[in-house]
Amino acid sequence: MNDMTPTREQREARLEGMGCKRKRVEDIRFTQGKGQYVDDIKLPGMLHGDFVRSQYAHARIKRIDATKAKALPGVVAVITAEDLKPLGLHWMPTLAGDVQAVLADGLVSFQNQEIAFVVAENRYITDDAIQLIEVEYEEQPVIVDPFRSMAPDAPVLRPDLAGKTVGAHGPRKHHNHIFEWTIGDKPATDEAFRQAEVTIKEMISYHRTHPSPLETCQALASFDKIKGELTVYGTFQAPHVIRTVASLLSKIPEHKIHVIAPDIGGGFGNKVGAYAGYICAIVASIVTGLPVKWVEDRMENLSTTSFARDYHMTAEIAATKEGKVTGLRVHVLADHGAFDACADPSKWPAGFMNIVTGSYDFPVAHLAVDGVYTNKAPGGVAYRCSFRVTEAAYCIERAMDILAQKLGMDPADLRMKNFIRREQFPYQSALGWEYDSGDYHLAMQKAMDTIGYRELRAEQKARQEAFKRGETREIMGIGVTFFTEIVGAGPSKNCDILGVAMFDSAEIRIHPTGSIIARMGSKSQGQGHETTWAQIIATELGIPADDIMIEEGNTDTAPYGLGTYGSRSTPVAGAAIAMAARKIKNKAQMIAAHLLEVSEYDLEWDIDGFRVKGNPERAKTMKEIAWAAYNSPPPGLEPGLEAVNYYDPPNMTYPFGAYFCVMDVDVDTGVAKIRRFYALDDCGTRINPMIIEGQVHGGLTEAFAIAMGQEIKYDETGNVLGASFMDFFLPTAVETPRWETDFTVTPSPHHPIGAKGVGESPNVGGVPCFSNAVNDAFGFLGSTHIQMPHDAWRIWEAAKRLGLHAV
Ligand code: PCD
Ligand SMILES: [Cu+]
Repeated sequence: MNDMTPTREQREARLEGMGCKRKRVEDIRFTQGKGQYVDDIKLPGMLHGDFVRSQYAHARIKRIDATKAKALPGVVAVITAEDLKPLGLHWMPTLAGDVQAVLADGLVSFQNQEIAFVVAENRYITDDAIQLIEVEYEEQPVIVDPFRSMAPDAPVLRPDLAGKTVGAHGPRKHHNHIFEWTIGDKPATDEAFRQAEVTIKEMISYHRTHPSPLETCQALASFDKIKGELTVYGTFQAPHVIRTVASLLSKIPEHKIHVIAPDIGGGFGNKVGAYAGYICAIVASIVTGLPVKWVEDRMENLSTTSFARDYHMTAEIAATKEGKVTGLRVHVLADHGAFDACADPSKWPAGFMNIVTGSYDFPVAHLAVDGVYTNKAPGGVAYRCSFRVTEAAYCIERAMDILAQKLGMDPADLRMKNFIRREQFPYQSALGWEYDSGDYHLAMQKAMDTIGYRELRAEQKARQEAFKRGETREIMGIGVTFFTEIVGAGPSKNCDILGVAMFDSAEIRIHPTGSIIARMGSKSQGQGHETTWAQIIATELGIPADDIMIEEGNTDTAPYGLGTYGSRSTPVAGAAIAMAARKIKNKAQMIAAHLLEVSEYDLEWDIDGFRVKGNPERAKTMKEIAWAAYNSPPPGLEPGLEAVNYYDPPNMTYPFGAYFCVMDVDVDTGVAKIRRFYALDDCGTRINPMIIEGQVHGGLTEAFAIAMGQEIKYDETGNVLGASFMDFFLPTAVETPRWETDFTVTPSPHHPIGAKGVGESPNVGGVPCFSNAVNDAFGFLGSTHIQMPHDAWRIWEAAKRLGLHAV
């Protein structure tokens, strides 16, 4: 070896593979304003479409008069439900097995519902035309409170379903009832409660909120009459699913539809569903023969395209005096708004809410969920939690704190006492999941030691005494949370969307010079897949990440995949990438054996190529092998070096984490100051620690927003009150606390590289942690549960209720 030969460490570092804090390659274009988003795409002759929307939350439409609008120069078309009827497109199926009006069909059921689609030469004319359309309404009684929805005398919210006693998920109990979903052993759980020494019961509400990505939902449809082909650019988290849905609805053959999701300015679950705007843009392009663009504004986004949460959970825990949990009973009242347009795998009407047993070893449990209609926007998307997992985590983490309070036990100690132990994995939960792996005690202990938990409790005690003596008006809260996430939907045995199993895919092609293009069925919305997917391939194939181009989002070139949400990309597409790479590696080994004139079995892998066992001087790098694959393939072997993998995961992955929040609450102003926030995450094998840290920062910021003020509120008559950033809390750098991050590593035993998802975890664990901190602050004053969101006004009101304000 001469001095120029790189060391093994140098060869390894050059790859920038898994575990490397590789800089995000996509940021080169994003930070220079060079990303290409839907609204950047301009096609010749392009028209603009936008909606006439309902001012009422519930009303019959007696008349729509578009005469004046149509007469306005520049207006090309006005489309109403009547125009969609002959095409059979005035209603569309939802992902949850319900139907949803694309344009109001004689009735509006939530404020800002789409009534007519106006198409004009530009946005300004579209807007003017919208003002000229006259709609005559007849107001109907409104229901916004899910607890009143199933009253015997409640108005019928969905006349189109009149007489339907069975819905997509079984029998309906009432005209505003959607489904009841139950799971678990009810008799055994009831028995546990009869035997229990201690029980708690609390109604824990997780309010309605919205993912509100920076870029709103948008689509640009272009129908080519000559070829009979449709091209749709759009903000799609799942482009292939959109293509399949578009084909089924429009009857255009799937191969003649090209769906392209270009750069996306944040998705957070908002861009999973199919919206009226997509369909209307497509129909308008077919009708006019010109490209039609639809771009939502902020108010439309917040008030119509989806919402998240709105789960009202009554939780009960049974336990022994010593604090061992013996049973869990949860009933959820789920407010779905006007249509059930939840984005969950088909068989899961309440998502994975049955992860509600959390990180604890509950011998028995029972969960029942009732979905109801109200006069609010439809949706029910994830918003950074895979399918109702934040709701479940919030429910159990709040309930465990309430139990600790009742028992007079420390909430961290209560958790430690009930954790699933390391040796119990794979662990079968009482509500049907098989948790793949975990070491909860280790993570919790590390977190407690790092934050100095006991000292903080001692400080809190002293501060409480000082408060009681009247020396301070500030109270201190310590939020403790230990969450278990469930991500990687999912195994074909229990996960599908519209009948398509939730596998994912990767296609890797090595070029003769040893550089690579790889395409996946996933679609980044900012997560950094172009960076991290290349890192997986770099480690697997020994080609530097910089020589690998990742492409996603074009249904013509990418293999079929179910898209990116529910932190499924790493568990599913990430596995497909490793498996495709391994197929290539097998072939590469045969080529290397041929080149080195030895048997395949005499070769071993070494960082960036194969070497002869016991004779490491004789070796071929992957680059040399790539050239040989095209130049001199072994006789009988196909030339070329590429592979495709479709990965059907055997199980979900179960990331987890221990979060702690320290806050000081001023009881006179209701202002809560976050002193510290510490987040320990375990997502198994870490692909890019810097991206993980960024994901955790982003997720915690969203959790902070949700817990501390973000809300889509309605007044009694169904006016949406949170439809602009004046009212909807979106934290900036000013409000956002400083985040401390940490980790442990428990690889997933069934994933080819042992990785679990991480993008959603900080939201799943963050929301309960903030809320537990607020509740913990007030606990010593006799309060058990204060509902979210914890904005200053509500905290002030809570203090007032507790008699802390002088009258
Ligand atoms: N172990 C590990 C894991 C992970 N990772 C990384 O991290 C990330 C993430 O991942 P995940 O977890 O797998 O996930 P995804 O699938 O990819 O994604 C999704 C998510 O993601 C998150 N994040 C984010 N970011 C951004 N920037 N943007 C956005 O939008 C967003 N969104 C959000 C959400 S909401 Mo849903 O939809 O609600 O369901 S779901 C979600 C990527 O890059 C990866 O690669 C690493 O590195 N490692
Ligand atoms: Cu989610």
